[in-house]
Amino acid sequence: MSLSDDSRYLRGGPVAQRIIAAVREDATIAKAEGFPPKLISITVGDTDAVDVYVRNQRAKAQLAGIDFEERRFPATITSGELEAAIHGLNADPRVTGIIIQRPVPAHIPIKMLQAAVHPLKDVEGMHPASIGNIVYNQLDLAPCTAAASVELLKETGLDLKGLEVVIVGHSEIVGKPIAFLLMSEGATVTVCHHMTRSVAAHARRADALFVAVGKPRLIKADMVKPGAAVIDIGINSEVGPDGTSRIVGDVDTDSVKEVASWITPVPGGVGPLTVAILLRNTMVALSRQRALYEATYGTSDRLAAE
Ligand SMILES: Nc1nc2c(c(=O)[nH]1)N[C@@H](CN(C=O)c1ccc(C(=O)N[C@@H](CCC(=O)O)C(=O)O)cc1)CN2
Repeated sequence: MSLSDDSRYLRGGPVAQRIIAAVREDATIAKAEGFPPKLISITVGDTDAVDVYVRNQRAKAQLAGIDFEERRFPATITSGELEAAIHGLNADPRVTGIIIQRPVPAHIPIKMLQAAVHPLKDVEGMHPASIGNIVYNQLDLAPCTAAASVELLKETGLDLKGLEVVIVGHSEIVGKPIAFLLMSEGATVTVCHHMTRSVAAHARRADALFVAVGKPRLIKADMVKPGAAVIDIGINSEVGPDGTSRIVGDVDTDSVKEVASWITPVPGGVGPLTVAILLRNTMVALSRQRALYEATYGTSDRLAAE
């Protein structure tokens, strides 16, 4: 059976297409009113998975009518130089949003970089003040990968209230925000990490299992409850026996799909939706900036004002 025929597969593409179409409509109106959306990507050093992510961001931004610009910095850059570059982008009225691609080199404190992005341009919701909003159930601008993962779970139609959810991986950009997003929906959430005694014992209890640890095929069929929804957030580059490289997730999809009722493929699952949500977040950031403009100048139509 092909991937598109098998209803067990939760594919991100169709949901992403719907979001991108809506973003395109908003972007067209915003441009006509003098507020063309523009997203800046900051990459530090070289990472293959980040290159894939940025390539898709550029392609989908173009489809959505959002101007996209990549700023690449060498791995040897200092955190002070990066902070200065971010402050320059904060001050540029043509820039709507800034995304800092992860990972960054070990000598750069990522929290300091995220804090340098002005909260109004923080399209990932990763400024310490923005991420705090999730705790208060303000969810309109959540970290993209986390929001994409939760949206795919919602595609199953499962009632999230009281659902037993297990998240394997507690990163600040994926695992932790997923936990808060799902708690706000009424799910019962367990988060496993590198000190968890038996990940398998927790995973086997889950109605919905999220995995984001960066370990190819970590989750096998015997770690999954029959009928569960499995959301695979891993993006791992693997070289096959024929020498070509391909992307695989953190879940052993071939075996797990025989047990689970739903599973996200990799590629084609969370990834495409992550990109679409980044573009949607860019429009959320733009509308907040326009609200400030309106409060200051008495109109939200910049072209009419000039
Ligand atoms: N600032 C951030 N950095 C990173 C995030 C994030 O949410 N914010 N998450 C990951 C991103 N990532 C892996 O490194 C990643 C995300 C999405 C995709 C993607 O578009 N995948 C598609 C297409 C695959 C392909 O073209 O072959 C898919 O899965 O179908 C790739 C990578 C880490 N960094």
